[in-house]
Amino acid sequence: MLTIDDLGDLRGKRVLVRSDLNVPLDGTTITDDGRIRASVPTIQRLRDAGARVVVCAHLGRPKGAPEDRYSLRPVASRLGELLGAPVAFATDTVGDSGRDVVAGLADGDVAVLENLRFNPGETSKDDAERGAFADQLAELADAFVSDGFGVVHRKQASVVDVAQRLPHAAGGLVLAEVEVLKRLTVDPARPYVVVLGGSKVSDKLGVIENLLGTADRILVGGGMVFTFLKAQGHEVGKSLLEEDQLDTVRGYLDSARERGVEIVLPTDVVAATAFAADAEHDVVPADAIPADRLGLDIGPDSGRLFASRLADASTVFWNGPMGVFELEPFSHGTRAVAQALVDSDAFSVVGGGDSAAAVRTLGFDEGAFGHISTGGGASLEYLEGKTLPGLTVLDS
Ligand SMILES: Nc1ncnc2c1ncn2[C@@H]1O[C@H](COP(=O)(O)OP(=O)(O)OP(=O)(O)O)[C@@H](O)[C@H]1O
Ligand SMILES: O=C(O)[C@H](O)COP(=O)(O)O
Repeated sequence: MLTIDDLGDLRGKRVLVRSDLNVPLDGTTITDDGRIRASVPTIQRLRDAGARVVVCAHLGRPKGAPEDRYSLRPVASRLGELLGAPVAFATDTVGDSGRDVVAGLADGDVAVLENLRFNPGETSKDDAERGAFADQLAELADAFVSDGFGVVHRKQASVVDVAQRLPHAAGGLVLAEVEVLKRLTVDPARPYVVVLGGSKVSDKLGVIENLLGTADRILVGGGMVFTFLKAQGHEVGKSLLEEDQLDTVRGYLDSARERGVEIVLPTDVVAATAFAADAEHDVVPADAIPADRLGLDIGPDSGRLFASRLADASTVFWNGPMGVFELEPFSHGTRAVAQALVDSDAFSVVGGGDSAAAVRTLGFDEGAFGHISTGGGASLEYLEGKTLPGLTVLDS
């Protein structure tokens, strides 16, 4: 992959940086700034080189139109604090504000553009529509640096199309993440255990098929559990469920049996009356979730089971919290898995915006893990051996 050094002298050049600043927010309060901190070294490096740095990023999944709750303004403020320098904020991406803000930058200055996904062209499946938006982005810069590892699996305008329009390079974060993940794909030390959870179930179920060829054991928690439980014939009440994936999941269970890969499911679940911290909740057997309840965490017995299945691991990859860790009553399963990783001698990689945030907000020391990746879906797809469009484009 081309690197920033390949871009030559950047003094006075406008450099568009695609970062992954998709951080968890509570209103306008950033609850974990890990992804912003991870983006700082590349931005600082470009400032030091005298570039005029134009940062673009997405937040959440708005549908191609502005929504206040997904504004990057609080993120731009936090970036300014971390850089110890003013950061200009454009209230649109490629409109008047974007153009004016970029035109006003001096060498070493930084601007953040408003959420890329407020523009339908960013995520469009239509090449021409995406290309037209990428043209507008490219007009704002002389070079492009791809540093948002968490989005390199997305074929989106700011990830792929803009790189085809400008001299481009991989940022330090992308290079570092790829280096670590390679360790998990090329002959990982065994037993190799994968822990999967979180809520982007349909995005992530597919990874299991490929992992059945590399992992020795897969522990399933979080919102992913219920599609498995239902596939085994159990009722899951009002829990998160991907009804159309039931046959696929049955196929995974059969294939795991044939290949000798152990799939570990929770034995108990914390089932609540509502998705709220003060909702009535009880620990119930995983095969007896009441019809009016939803499972929001793995139970204490499952926490112990998962810890025991992690104790002898030599390599662990973990993506997706075990429960709704943001709400204290449903944070214990995630805490149990994090503690098991801290206690084990395994080389552990934690991937995903929320998974990494969970580890930090639950008070664990980042240094106790082998690597905390900024990529969730991106890390998973890398491990699956898929071609990541945002990486491929940087090769040429
Ligand atoms: N049982 C559950 N029901 C509903 N939501 C759940 C459940 N368990 C976990 N979650 C939610 O999953 C979310 C995180 O899932 P997600 O798949 O986005 O993981 P991630 O680590 O952020 O990965 P990525 O970076 O790919 O987004 C958390 O906000 C958590 O509250
Ligand atoms: O949170 C993530 O994994 C990245 O920021 C990508 O977000 P997306 O899944 O909405 O594309």
